[in-house]
Amino acid sequence: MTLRIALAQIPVEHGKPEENYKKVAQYLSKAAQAKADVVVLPELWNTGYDLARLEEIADVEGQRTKEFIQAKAQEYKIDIVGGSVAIKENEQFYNTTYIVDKQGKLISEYRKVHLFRLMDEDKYLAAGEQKNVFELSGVKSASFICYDIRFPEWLRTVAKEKLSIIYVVAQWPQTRIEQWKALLVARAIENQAYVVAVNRVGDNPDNKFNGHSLIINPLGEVLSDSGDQETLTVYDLDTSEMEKFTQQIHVFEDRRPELYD
Ligand SMILES: O=C(O)CCC(=O)C(=O)O
Repeated sequence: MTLRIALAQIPVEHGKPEENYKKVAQYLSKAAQAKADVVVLPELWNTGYDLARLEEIADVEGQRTKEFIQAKAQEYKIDIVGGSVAIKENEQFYNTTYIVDKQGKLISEYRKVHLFRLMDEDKYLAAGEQKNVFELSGVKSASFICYDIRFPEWLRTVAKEKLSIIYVVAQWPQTRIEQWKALLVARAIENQAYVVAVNRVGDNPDNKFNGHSLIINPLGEVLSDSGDQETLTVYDLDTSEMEKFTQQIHVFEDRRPELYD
């Protein structure tokens, strides 16, 4: 089947949720005009990395974000992989993804499992402990957040459920963009799944971000690279070829878990 995927490669205004909700609303509307089945947003798009002000600007229990994307999904009949937002829950802050289907139903959520010390996430955020496997437009998928992709063991743990698409949402700095590409290509090949990865553009007080949102097939071929500017990329992904990729090399069957830690 063919899935029309829209990748919202947008800038995020540091510590300014109002502006960011407006920007995301514009891009959801653009994705709907392009008749996308699914739209993917970047990481921490409500607050950016203004983590020291989370008490003031985090979304309490994700209420605002959930209501906002559920209403848009229903209005536009579009699935939303909601990037991630900073939320406050039980006196803690989390970097959280919400997945909403075309009926506006919240079908799953995910809290970033690996906190990134270089950006002080360990000081301000609590880590998640659950995987996020879901079906969108009939395609079995999972999602991860940014630094998570440096942990192949985590993606493998989830990918053992035989995924077709691995979604990744990120704020990955320009200085390490080659690592972003290499890690995503490797995760696609080793897990025999498509990777759909959205990174932001623009800058914040500490980093520059140059996008390069990617769609990669299970052979590790880059099908789409969004370049380094703000853009909505729309790509028709034909997932019917999955079996062609998985029938030759049986990595899941050939694992020797008894030898691994
Ligand atoms: O691992 C990296 O180099 C970047 C990770 C990152 O920026 C994040 O997790 O927010």
